[in-house]
Amino acid sequence: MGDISPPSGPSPAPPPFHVAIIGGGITGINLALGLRARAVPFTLYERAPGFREIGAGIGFSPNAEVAMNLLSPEILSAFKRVANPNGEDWFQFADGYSGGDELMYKLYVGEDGFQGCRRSDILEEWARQLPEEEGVVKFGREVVSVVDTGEGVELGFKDGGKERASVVVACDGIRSRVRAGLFPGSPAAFTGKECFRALVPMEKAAEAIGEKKAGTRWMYLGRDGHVITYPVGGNTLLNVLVVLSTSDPWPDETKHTTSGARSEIDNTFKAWPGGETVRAIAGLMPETMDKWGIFDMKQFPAPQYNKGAVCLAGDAAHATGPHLGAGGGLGIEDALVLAELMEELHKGWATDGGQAMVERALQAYNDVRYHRTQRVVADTRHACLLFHWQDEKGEKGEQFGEAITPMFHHVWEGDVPGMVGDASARLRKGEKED
Ligand SMILES: Cc1cc2nc3c(=O)[nH]c(=O)nc-3n(C[C@H](O)[C@H](O)[C@H](O)COP(=O)(O)OP(=O)(O)OC[C@H]3O[C@@H](n4cnc5c(N)ncnc54)[C@H](O)[C@@H]3O)c2cc1C
Repeated sequence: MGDISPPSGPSPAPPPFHVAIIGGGITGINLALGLRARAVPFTLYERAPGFREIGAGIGFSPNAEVAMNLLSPEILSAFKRVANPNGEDWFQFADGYSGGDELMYKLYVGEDGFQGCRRSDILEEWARQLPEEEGVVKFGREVVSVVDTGEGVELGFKDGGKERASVVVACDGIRSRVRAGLFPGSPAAFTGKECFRALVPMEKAAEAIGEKKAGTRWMYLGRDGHVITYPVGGNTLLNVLVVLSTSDPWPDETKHTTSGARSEIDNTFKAWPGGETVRAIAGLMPETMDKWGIFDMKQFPAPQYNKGAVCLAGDAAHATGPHLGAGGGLGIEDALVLAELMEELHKGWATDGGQAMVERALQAYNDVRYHRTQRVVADTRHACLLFHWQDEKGEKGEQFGEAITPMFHHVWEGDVPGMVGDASARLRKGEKED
């Protein structure tokens, strides 16, 4: 990797079997909890001084809940403790553009499905399950080099330190340094969409758009923009995400946020003839706020998620836009498959071929994850074209429903336990998908 250089000086002796996780976002922390539940030795290295998430909401889809439960029932119960029930078990899509907020389509999310929460709440719940005294999480440790020696992997840190592991899982996010080293031709690229996020006090939201709309999951569609809202924080807050299309290039590809203003949202929504509701929602947002560029890996996908004893997981592997609400859940699925494979490696470490088995395990991981996740990246891009009426089906209720339903269902109905069984069978047989 460009900035990843060979280590110098003596390295500490390798432990028998040890997993290094780089990054403590949703993916890394779920993998850590899954390994802990399986008594697999690991260390999670996070460059920040603590676990942190931005002040915004996130929704987890049914497949993510299945994966959480299989990783460890405690992961799911933590989510359920902070998840906010939707007023209705339907995802409602309205025409926010023409007037009357006419319901264009509604999609059943399953009983108590696709609930949202505050990101900071769920991260705190999960972090509590990794007590500091166990010493398995090391904060302030930024990985700058990853060298696969064939007998393990050596990690180099910004502070000059070195560590060894049998396998490295890079959960270092959309701007993954490890990915840049393994596959330099696969950066995340700007999608021509930008977004604004806010958590609005529920009282104000209900006053502006009515309790019925504020109390459950809605999306308002229209020309070159959409708005998604759902309640979080025990119905005390409305999570608002406004996504706009732009023809301008992103100002700085090395940063995914820049300063933004509500006037940018107003400029789009003032052209919506019946846009009272979206204008009312925008009016609840601060006058200045961060603007996020939406980047993904559709244009330059990683050719695979594994190389030797190193693999990518979560956004590092398959960064996707937010439009199907799937990225975090896919990272949790990755974590589940890896936790199960790592448990098998750990159990058979002394007898089953040691380091050579690591490569087979990561190949099995790649082979069961690649196609599913790449399809979500592509579908997510298409979904936003529908939401912004840049695909003509987007403005026609029935056609919109026919187009969008299979995209969500592909995410929600993935056979998570089947995928785990498949990965395990591949490890045992050493099979490679064609
Ligand atoms: C607007 C928006 C809305 C979204 N809504 C949803 C949703 O509703 N549902 C959903 O499932 N997904 C959603 N997503 C996607 C989801 O947020 C991401 O897929 C998910 O947060 C990625 O988690 P991650 O752990 O893979 O990466 P990250 O959260 O980026 O974590 C990476 C971690 O690695 C650390 N790190 C990076 N480099 C190093 C290094 N060299 N050494 C040590 N540590 C390092 C970072 O500090 C960070 O903590 C949304 C995304 C956006 C942008």
